[in-house]
Amino acid sequence: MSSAINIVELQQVEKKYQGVSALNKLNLEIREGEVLGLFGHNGAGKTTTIKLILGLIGATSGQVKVFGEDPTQSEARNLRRKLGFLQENVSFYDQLTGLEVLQYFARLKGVSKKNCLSLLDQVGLSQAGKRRVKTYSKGMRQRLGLAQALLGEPKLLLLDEPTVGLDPIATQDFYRRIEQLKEQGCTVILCSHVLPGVEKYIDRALILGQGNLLAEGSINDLRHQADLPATFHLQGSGLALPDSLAAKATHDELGTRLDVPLTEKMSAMQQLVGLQGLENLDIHLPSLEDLYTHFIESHTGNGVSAIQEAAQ
Ligand SMILES: Nc1ncnc2c1ncn2[C@@H]1O[C@H](COP(=O)(O)OP(=O)(O)OP(=O)(O)O)[C@@H](O)[C@H]1O
Repeated sequence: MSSAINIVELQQVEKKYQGVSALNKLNLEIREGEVLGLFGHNGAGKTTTIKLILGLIGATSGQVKVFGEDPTQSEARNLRRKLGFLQENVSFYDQLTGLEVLQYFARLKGVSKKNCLSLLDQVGLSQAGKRRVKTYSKGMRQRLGLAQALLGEPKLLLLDEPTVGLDPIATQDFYRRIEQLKEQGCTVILCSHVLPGVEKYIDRALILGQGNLLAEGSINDLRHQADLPATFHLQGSGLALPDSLAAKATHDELGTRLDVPLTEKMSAMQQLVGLQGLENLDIHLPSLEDLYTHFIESHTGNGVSAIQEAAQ
């Protein structure tokens, strides 16, 4: 972690819409240079959290501080210049060119227009900058959205479903850009339903369910909280497992499977690598998806349908 400064602080934050609770006593601290993944199924409270941080809505109770200030205050104008926001399903004025869209948003944000060309270049749109947005593909619009969010070199970037519509290469490019921004000290909040591939780019994940905090921590923290096993798959002929492991073994189409508590992973590995006849050994640690399913299931008892719902 580059610094201990808190860029965002939420204390006991509650948000109710016409009496319906969207967020329930959420505590959250985000440090400078941190990339936080905000996850949860539909209606979990992710957009509400983002809107509170942006100052677009006020909390029903509790305290929201962004760069140490209340983001809803009218004097928070300077604070807003430090923020970049890419909303879900971004849409622009179709008749304007990509460059004109960026210049328009630069004026709205009160920042210089001189970096618009370079921003288009950074998101791979330099060739298309003079074309009208109506000719852009979904992925190109999304990249234009990212360029818009990066206007004015924000210190805090909030991205709601940023990789929707991006192909795998563009998604990788996007995450590389996030890494660069992080290296420059930018703090990033990333909301996504697309969990595979995200985990190596986030420092910490926060999982919300029906407005409640279900889990929070680094992937390693979450692995220990969830206490899900490490899974070994072994292939080979005539494998004679030590007694301590044989009792845990099952057999499937991939060979012999062993589910081992994370705390016993290293000792199991040491015993397995020396096995006679071993041809292949794979290890699977609980992924972000596994952890997400676990925490949602623990909360609702119905994780699979919640995730299917989230994917829609
Ligand atoms: N303006 C509003 N008026 C009434 N209820 C609202 C309003 N905005 C959000 N809600 C409710 O608050 C809850 C949280 O919504 P929110 O949009 O924060 O969820 P989300 O996690 O972003 O969901 P999604 O993944 O579908 O975008 C939901 O029950 C939603 O219906």
